[in-house]
Amino acid sequence: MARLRVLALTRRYEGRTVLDHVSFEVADEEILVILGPSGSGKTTLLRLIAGLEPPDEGHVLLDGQDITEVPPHRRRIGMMFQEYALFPHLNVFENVAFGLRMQQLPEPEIRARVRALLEQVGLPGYERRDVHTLSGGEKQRVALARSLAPRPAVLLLDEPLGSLDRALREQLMGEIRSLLKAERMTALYVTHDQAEAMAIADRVLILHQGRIEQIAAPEELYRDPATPFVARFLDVGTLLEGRILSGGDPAEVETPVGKLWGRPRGTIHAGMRAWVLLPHYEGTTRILQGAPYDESEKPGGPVNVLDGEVLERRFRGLYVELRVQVAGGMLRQLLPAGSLRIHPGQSIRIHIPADAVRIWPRDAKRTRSSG
Ligand SMILES: Nc1ncnc2c1ncn2[C@@H]1O[C@H](COP(=O)(O)OP(=O)(O)OP(=O)(O)O)[C@@H](O)[C@H]1O
Repeated sequence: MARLRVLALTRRYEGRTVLDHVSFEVADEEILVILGPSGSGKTTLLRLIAGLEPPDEGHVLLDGQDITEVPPHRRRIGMMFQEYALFPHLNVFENVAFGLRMQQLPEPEIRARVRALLEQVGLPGYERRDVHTLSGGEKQRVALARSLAPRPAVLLLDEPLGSLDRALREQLMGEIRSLLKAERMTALYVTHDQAEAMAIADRVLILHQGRIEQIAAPEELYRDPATPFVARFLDVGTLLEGRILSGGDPAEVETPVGKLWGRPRGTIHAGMRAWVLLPHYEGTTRILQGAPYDESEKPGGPVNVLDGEVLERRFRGLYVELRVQVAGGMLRQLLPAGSLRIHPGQSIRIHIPADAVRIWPRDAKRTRSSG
């Protein structure tokens, strides 16, 4: 059952629409990550759901009940916002206990809950510490314990790791997900960091200019990006401009690197201008060094074959990035590090099954919402 439903939520500032009829649902115990570039409306969306500001249009429903007009403190929605710092004059115990005292729980219950939470966030025995003696990572752990303590129906987290360094963020990403799952929390988590989104989410909502581009599980976003924006934002492959030659499925499209076969997304017909996505991950694509193509491995549908020369090879840690000159353009290809010995100057052949190539009409209208 949907715990939280957002219906056509719209917000305008000075005549400018920053959230445009956004609709989606969050299932009970689901972690939905809202991912988007700076200014896409992520924080505004959370503020409307929290009730910190009213929408111009639309509704927020919690467990089927319309809470659009309910004041923030009566919404059963918890918040962990970057700017909501800990209370500096209270120690760790009192910070975590704050929401529990507001609920007027009996003292022994408060103590037990605070102790259990501090253990869960890896800070057992920190009760008496002053918050100004804590490191950045410890502060965020206390803030997380504090927001979970009153057991809100939904927890909203806005860039909770934004102020931490890379290594600490990596570590806390995994911990936050485990903790939210252990607490069986329904959560909305805002970030502009893709790695963080993928590590934490059950599903990811991609927001762009106040509209939903796609909502899907992390792997699905990479396997089947819904729009050219998603493909570009997640860096799924090379986007080319093209013109449709034949509009079936697979469709054929003329591009600067030659005629390509791909799967159309949206209605297309011959003569239309198009965006074409060539994925650049080995596994989806195949790079051959002179070896003949084994017909028995051919996947369903036609395969695009591109011959090129490796111009550049960059080691990126877990993978190697190649820049490949093909007739009419440049492609990027990513390979697992150590899988192939490829060096600049070498000729290679790239196989990309039509099944993995996406074609969008250039003038595609984005849908206003999806579930
Ligand atoms: N109170 C306000 N008055 C006018 N414009 C606002 C106000 N709050 C937000 N905006 C504008 O609305 C747009 C969306 O802002 P929002 O903070 O929701 O984006 P965001 O995706 O959270 O960005 P970031 O990742 O940079 O925090 C921005 O263009 C911002 O300038």
